[in-house]
Amino acid sequence: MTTVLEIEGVSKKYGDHEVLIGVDLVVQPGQILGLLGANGAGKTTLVSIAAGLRTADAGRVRIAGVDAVSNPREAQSHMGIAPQELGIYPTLTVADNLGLFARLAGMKGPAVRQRVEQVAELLGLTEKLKKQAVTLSGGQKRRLHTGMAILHRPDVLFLDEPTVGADVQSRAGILAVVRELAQQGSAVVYTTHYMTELEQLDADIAVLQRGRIVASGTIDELVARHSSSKVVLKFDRSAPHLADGDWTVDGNTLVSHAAATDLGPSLVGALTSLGPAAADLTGVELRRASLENAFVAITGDTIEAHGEELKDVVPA
Ligand SMILES: Nc1ncnc2c1ncn2[C@@H]1O[C@H](COP(=O)(O)OP(=O)(O)OP(=O)(O)O)[C@@H](O)[C@H]1O
Repeated sequence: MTTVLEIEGVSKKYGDHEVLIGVDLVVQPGQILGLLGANGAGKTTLVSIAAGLRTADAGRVRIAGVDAVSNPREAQSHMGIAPQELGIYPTLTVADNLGLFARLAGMKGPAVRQRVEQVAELLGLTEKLKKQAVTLSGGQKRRLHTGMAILHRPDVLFLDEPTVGADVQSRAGILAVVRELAQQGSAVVYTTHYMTELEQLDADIAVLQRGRIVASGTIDELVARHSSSKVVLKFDRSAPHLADGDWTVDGNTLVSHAAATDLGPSLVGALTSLGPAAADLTGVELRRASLENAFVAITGDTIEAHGEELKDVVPA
């Protein structure tokens, strides 16, 4: 399969702050890539560079085989972007906002109206086509903003936190549009803090941390590598040793790893073995393996490292 977005060795500094350090990413047609990272990890900077809105200090971006640095106009004709900040014209109608972007993308004649109506339908904005954009709710504006990026069915679509402030209906509309576009062959780069959205989109994942991609793969791969299901029992004193099952004692806590489907039986087994000692329990947790837990495990290493660094500077 041909690669439609290639990011190679992209680096970016703001002053002395190295935000991106030699980032490589490839995205194929039809692939949805979820870009995850904590606040300030550099997601927007990376997306903005890939979309030609900011310049990199080093590295290369190719969109549909076109070098985005030496040939930005042609590269941009193959992409659509919905940045984090809303970019709609408040005094124009919804139809005119969409029509303007369709024409900017090179569409002409009756095809413009047809596509405007189609996108409005997809995003549940048909009733609003004749209304000024300023009169829309926050979620409807977010839908319109997304619609403006997808009108020309770009080969590569960048969506930077597209569902922030969107209600359930708006969110579902945006996810449906992303899925439809990917099914038709567009490559989508999707940044979000909502991991359930990435699960719903069955996205592939890249985790950005401290300027580097620190983990990537399918959701199943990341979950299998970095997250496990477990039962955690907390006591108000040292945890007892259990004769049955594979339990690990860690201070006041007992932990047992189990398949996600076995968490319930594992807990029941533990409570039976504990007998009267169950009265000393202060907490019971069933942690299911998930993308969210995998993300915490991947990025949590660094939180500990920060802790160690901090210890060095705290006076004794
Ligand atoms: N124009 C700029 N000038 C200076 N520093 C900037 C600029 N833009 C971003 N930064 C800094 O670069 C880092 C990465 O910012 P960026 O917006 O790319 O992160 P992000 O992962 O998108 O964050 P969020 O999840 O909060 O949207 C942050 O520390 C931010 O403060």
